[in-house]
Amino acid sequence: MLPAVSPVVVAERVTKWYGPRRAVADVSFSIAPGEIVGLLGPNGSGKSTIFRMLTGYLVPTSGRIAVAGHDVVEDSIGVRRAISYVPEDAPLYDHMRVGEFLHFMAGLKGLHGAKARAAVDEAAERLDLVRVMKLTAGKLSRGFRQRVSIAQALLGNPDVLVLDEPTSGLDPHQVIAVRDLIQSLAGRHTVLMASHILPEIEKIASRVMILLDGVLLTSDALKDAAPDFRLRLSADASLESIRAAADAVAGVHDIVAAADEGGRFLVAADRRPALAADLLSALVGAQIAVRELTELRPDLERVFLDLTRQPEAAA
Ligand SMILES: Nc1ncnc2c1ncn2[C@@H]1O[C@H](COP(=O)(O)OP(=O)(O)OP(=O)(O)O)[C@@H](O)[C@H]1O
Repeated sequence: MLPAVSPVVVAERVTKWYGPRRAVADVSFSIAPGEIVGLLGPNGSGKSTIFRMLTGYLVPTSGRIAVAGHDVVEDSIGVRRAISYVPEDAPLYDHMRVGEFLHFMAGLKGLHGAKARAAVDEAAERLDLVRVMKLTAGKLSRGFRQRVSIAQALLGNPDVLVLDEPTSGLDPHQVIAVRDLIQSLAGRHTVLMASHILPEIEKIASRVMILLDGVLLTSDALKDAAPDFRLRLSADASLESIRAAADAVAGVHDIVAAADEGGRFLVAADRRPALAADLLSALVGAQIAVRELTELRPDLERVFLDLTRQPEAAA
């Protein structure tokens, strides 16, 4: 489905051949501003190739890609201003101090003097790097290297950030920190991130695309998993009174009592951003004490396995 607002990334029927090897086959998708989109696929499925084409480092064999309205082939300078790439291994100059490195990268992005200082200070603040600015990059932990790599990508305030396996090689604490960080970027930036780890991408992305052997099997696996939006509701009230209160909320399809225990219900509804808030205010308006109202994540694993087991049926 195409997003309602003007997309910031558009790929139309993109194919890439490396000599006789086809790495990406007829891939089309679009991404709306502020989305966090996950690109999930096993090793060798073509994720990095798509990223290199989006960022203007590789030219598609056929098809068209535009980022923030700039065509990747005709206006690669415009594209490079609008998009930043954080490769998997967070390459840094190990002998450089973090502050020095960020200033160096700001210069490469055309930022100088006061503008460069302001951009570096803001990125250091946002990525919590102020206390390591004087350390050389070689002394940093894997988690801090990843932060520095994301900080350099934020210099110049790009519309789109592309992150290749951003949590690979991190310990569990660092994974959580980087995950929170990526979620905090949503809204101000559009994020496209690759992973071959399903539970990881599921926790971060608001939309998941699945790639296998260069073929895009779905551009919204979460929606395929559950056409409806499902919420879990805990409240001190009867099913009848909850149904009566929710009657006035547009998009609520059904409410059933959960089998396990009293006071817990499942709500099926349209996937509408304000739905939970509307439902909550209707319940509160009806004097119903709500203990919990949370979105249930659909079973992405099942969709992934179905699609990747039968690519010819789904492609
Ligand atoms: N420069 C290249 N020359 C020839 N073949 C390549 C080149 N780069 C990638 N490939 C091949 O293209 C296919 C897609 O590779 P790509 O690196 O895009 O996949 P990926 O999903 O990013 O994998 P990974 O998760 O391992 O990084 C693979 O079969 C790979 O071997």
